[in-house]
Amino acid sequence: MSEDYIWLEGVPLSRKYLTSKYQTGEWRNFMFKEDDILTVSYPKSGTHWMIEILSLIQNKGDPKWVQSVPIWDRSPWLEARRLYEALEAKEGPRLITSHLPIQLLPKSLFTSKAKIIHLIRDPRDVLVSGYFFSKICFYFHQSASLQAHFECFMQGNVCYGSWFEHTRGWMSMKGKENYLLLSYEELKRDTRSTIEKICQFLGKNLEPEEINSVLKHSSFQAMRDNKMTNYTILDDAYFNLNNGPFLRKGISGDWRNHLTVAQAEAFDRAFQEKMVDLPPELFPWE
Ligand SMILES: Nc1ncnc2c1ncn2[C@@H]1O[C@H](COP(=O)(O)O)[C@@H](OP(=O)(O)O)[C@H]1O
Ligand SMILES: CCc1ccc(OS(=O)(=O)O)cc1
Repeated sequence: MSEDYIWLEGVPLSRKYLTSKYQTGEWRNFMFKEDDILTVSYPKSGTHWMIEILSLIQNKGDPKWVQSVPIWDRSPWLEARRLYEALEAKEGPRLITSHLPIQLLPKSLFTSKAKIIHLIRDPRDVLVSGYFFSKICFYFHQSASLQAHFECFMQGNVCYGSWFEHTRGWMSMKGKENYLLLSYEELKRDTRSTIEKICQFLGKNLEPEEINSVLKHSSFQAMRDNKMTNYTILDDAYFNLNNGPFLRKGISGDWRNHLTVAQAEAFDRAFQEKMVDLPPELFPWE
């Protein structure tokens, strides 16, 4: 695993994926602008779903943009090779994505009025989704078994580090008016209301039929079929899609099909211990 990652301030990041700006320290000078919309999430929390929704909201439900421009160019990852540079050159309003923990974000974010959407997901589903993702993505270390991945995840020895620390870190923004905390689970349960909540946060007024179109074009099936979103247009250097599709199942609670009783119990104990001081209503899963 060690050769796959660069450790930055104690956080393992993909050597192949990380822009050199994060090695030279230049990232500290990145300037956020007040009309930026930043999606922050731990990998496999539904990031691409959020980007698709934001891309559609920005275009009042018109699917032309999501059907013609790759997702990574619509909302580039701040920490990614080539995409960081593309972001610097981009005109506003910019959609920006990052899986980085809060301490690795440039200071300008915290003095700007950029809007931050923090998407969380049941970490047991994140863990399972990440295990299958590591089989298709060459940028993530592939564990030999789900048990091996489970152990790495619990110790934070996975790409982007500990879910617990990542989540706590970003949640420290709670209460700031430019920060919105959302969960994959609420998006799944009531997609329309959650999209309306996002529109309200962004100050976007969409007509009911425009919301219908956002819903239609950001559905799991529509995203799976959209070659600008499903990564089929990338060459084999990034993904081995013979091992599974980029958009895998798109459901809540799949961990129940994969984790053993012992793993689930160990997970519960760790969650209690590490997140005990945070209000349980922040985590809307059972
Ligand atoms: N429109 C959609 N509806 C529901 N789930 C979606 C979705 N688009 C992506 N996902 C799910 O979000 C997860 C990927 O997250 P990310 O974008 O952060 O990498 C995958 O979960 P699964 O592996 O559980 O299916 C993927 O299937
Ligand atoms: C461009 C290749 C790539 C690599 C890793 C990704 O991870 S994640 O899905 O955002 O977690 C995405 C794209």
